Amino acid sequence: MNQRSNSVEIRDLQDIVTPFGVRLAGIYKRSFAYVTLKDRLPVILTKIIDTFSRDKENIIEKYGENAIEEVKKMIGFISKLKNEIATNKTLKPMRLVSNNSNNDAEEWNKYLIKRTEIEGETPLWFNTVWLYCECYMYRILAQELVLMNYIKTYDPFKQSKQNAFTNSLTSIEILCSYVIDVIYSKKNLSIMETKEEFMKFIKFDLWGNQCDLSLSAGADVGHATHPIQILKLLDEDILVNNSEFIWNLLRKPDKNNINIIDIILDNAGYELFTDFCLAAFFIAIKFADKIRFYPKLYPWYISDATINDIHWTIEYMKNASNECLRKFANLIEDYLNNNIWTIEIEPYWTGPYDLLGMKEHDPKLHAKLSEAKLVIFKGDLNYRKLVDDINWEYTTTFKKALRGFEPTPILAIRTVKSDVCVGLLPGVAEKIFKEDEYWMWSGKYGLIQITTAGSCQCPINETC
Ligand SMILES: O=P(O)(O)OC[C@@]1(O)O[C@H](CO)[C@@H](O)[C@@H]1O
Ligand SMILES: [Mn+2]
Repeated sequence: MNQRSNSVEIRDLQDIVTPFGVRLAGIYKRSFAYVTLKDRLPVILTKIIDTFSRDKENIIEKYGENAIEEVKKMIGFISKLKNEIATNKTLKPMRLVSNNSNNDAEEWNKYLIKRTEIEGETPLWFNTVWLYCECYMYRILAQELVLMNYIKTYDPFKQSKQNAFTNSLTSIEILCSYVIDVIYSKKNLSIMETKEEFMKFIKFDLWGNQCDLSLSAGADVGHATHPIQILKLLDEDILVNNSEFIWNLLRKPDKNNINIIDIILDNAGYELFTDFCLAAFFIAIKFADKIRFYPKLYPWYISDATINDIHWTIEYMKNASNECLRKFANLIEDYLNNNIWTIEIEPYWTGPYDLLGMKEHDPKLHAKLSEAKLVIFKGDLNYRKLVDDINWEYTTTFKKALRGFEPTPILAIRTVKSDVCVGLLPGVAEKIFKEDEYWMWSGKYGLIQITTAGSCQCPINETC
């Protein structure tokens, strides 16, 4: 039964209301989902149109004269998409590549049919699950590009991601010099000193996640504070810190002695650099013999790192004027050349399913993650996929919110940028809401949350 109210149809809340809680959707006017669909995605789409228009000459230079027609087609497509969101139209099937080479787009069309069955009608932007339609927007944009003849490899977010790195260069150089010193430190760190450094590297990685172009709706971002000095000040903004559990887990050699740590990446730019720092530290203190990095297959949420972004970052560091950056780049290249670090291309992260669906929809990837001693999921979008965008009770344990997805211990390193958060001590969320009604949308607060911590809910400022 549909009731019309303020142009957003309230329909049967199939699959929005779950036994565990309500999934985020644009029908909730006080939610970040509503703000995102109503205001933020239109701004992001407008910025992509502006990028295509501004980049026209470079595109013609790189892809040839014929590319201009395809730029016009993309601008037309994006304008239409913007209007469909604004007027709460239905989501459409994606056009497929004729030789059907990219069958992951077909997965999205199958999923649209499944959602239509669940919801009783074709999903509407504001009525369907926010996680689904927001990912759908980035995937159908990628699909339209893939279907072009000339500009199929164009990344409309490339310049923003590169700016996110160069805008953070001062912080990156400070952090790099610190990392090089620790990794090559002449002093042999005692076990306690190593543990102290470990806690710091996890926090560097956490706060790297605040640099996020999706959150800024495409406005340039950069890390402007002193990454080491700022650390202590930020401790009070860490709502869950299971670093002690992570330390105890990683200190033990893996059951099968494979010693792999998987990092499911989030943003390029400063965040990717902090991922490199954490991964290099894990190798230096022998917490892992191998680190597998999982970037996105397509340009995603503006900031999210693709393999091209990884290579660009390393290349930039190799040619930097700063000696530390060059030294670190050589170390990274050495890791990659010796397969100590690998870059894993998996379509799952740009597919339609949340993480619980992996065992069914990509059993090979699930088995691969099971090999690792730890899988680290970076950022807010990955967190939303871990907990299925359900606004659980804030005191729900992280393990319960994963509903059985745990191929191996799972660690979320995430700053809070959407209306889902679990594993908090009673009263913590309510206390912060009193200070800042929109605290869940800002990225100000962070979580270092591991499934092996079980129901441990350490108070702010302490690790448990
Ligand atoms: O995954 P990330 O980069 O930490 O954050 C992604 C994000 O900026 O995009 C979505 C809102 O558009 C939210 O999940 C979050 O605010
Ligand atoms: Mn991101």
